[in-house]
Amino acid sequence: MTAEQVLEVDGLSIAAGPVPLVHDVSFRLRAGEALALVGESGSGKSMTALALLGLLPRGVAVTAGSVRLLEPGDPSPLDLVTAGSRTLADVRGRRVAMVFQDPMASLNPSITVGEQIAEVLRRHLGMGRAPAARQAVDLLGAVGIKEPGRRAGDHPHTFSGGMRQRAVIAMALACEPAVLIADEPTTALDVTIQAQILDLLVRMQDELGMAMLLVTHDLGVVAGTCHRLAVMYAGRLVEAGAVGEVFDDPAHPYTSALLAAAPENAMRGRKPQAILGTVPAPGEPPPGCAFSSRCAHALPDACDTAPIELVRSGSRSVRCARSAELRELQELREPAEATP
Ligand SMILES: Nc1ncnc2c1ncn2[C@@H]1O[C@H](COP(=O)(O)OP(=O)(O)OP(=O)(O)O)[C@@H](O)[C@H]1O
Repeated sequence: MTAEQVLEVDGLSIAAGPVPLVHDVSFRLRAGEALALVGESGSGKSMTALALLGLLPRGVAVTAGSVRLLEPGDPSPLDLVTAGSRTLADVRGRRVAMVFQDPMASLNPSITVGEQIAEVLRRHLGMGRAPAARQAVDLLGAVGIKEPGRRAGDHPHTFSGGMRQRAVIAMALACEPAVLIADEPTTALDVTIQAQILDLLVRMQDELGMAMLLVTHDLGVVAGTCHRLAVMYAGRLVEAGAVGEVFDDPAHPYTSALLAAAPENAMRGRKPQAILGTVPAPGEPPPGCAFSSRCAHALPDACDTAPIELVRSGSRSVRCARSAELRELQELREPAEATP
C-alpha cells in the first residue's frame, strides 16, 4: 500500500516580473517519504521550496499551478498558492515547517532558545506557558542538545552552528508538522556536523512519519537520506525517480553529469568531472533543451528545435529527447572501467 499523499505540487511556475524562473514543476510528497530536489546553483530549487509556503522574495511570484496540502478525509484540500496570509501563517510551523541553511535566519538573537520553541507551541497549539516551556526542553533533548534544561535558558549566540541548527529543527518539529522543507540545511556546517544533522533529520522524519523535501546541490547528501530524487535544470524538472534507480541508471545526461561531478563519487572510483559551460540565464531560454549547449549527446535536430516534454514512465520521468536511445546504449551509466 502506498503511504498517503500529503502535498501535491502541480504545474508550479514562478517569475520575477516578466522573467520566468521556474516552469511547470510537479511532484508529490507522501507521509514518511523524503524527496530530494537537486541541481546546480540557480536551477530554481530554493524558489520552488519558498513558493510552497508563500515565502517568495518581494518581486517574485507564482504565475501558475497549485500546491495542495492534503489531509486524510479532507474533501477540499488547501491550495497554498491561493491561501490568504492568515491561513499561511497558521500552516507555517504547524502543518508545514521549514529549515534554512542559516539557523540564525530562523532564530531571534534576543530571546532564549527555550522561549522561542515554547512560543511556537503556545501560538499554534494553544499550550500554557509552563507546559510549553517543559515541552521545549523535551524537544531540545530530542534533537540531541545536552543538558537541555539549562541550555533552554541560553540565547542563540551561545550555541555552536550545529547546535543552533538542532534548535531550529526542534522548533520546526515542535508541532509535528506533516511536511518538513529543508533548504540546504547542512551547507553552512562543518562536514562532521553535516552528517550528524542529516542523521537527525532522517531519524526525526522517521519517528514522526513526516514527508520531507530536502533541497540540496550535493548528491552525496541524497544517498542515505532520501527515497526519491527530482533533478532541476534551468527552472525545469529534467528527471525524477527513486534514488537508487536514478543513481544506478540515470535517464538524463544532466543527471549523469551531476553524478560524475559529485565528489562523494556517486559513480565510484572515478575522479569528479566538472560540468563545463553555464546554465542559460533565466530570461533567455534556448528554443529546445536548456542543457543542450553543455551536453555531450546533443543533436541539433532532436534537441535544439522545440521544447522537450517531460515524459513519465512508471515512477520515473525524464525530459530528454534522446533518453531511451542513450540508456539503451548505456551511455549515461557509470563507465565499467574505473580509473585509479
Ligand atoms: N529575489 C530575486 N529576484 C529575482 N530573481 C531571483 C531572486 N532570487 C533568485 N532569483 C533568481 O531565480 C533563479 C533561481 O534561483 P534559486 O535560488 O531558486 O536557485 P537554486 O537552485 O536554489 O540555487 P542556490 O542553490 O544557489 O540557491 C536564479 O536565476 C536566481 O538568479
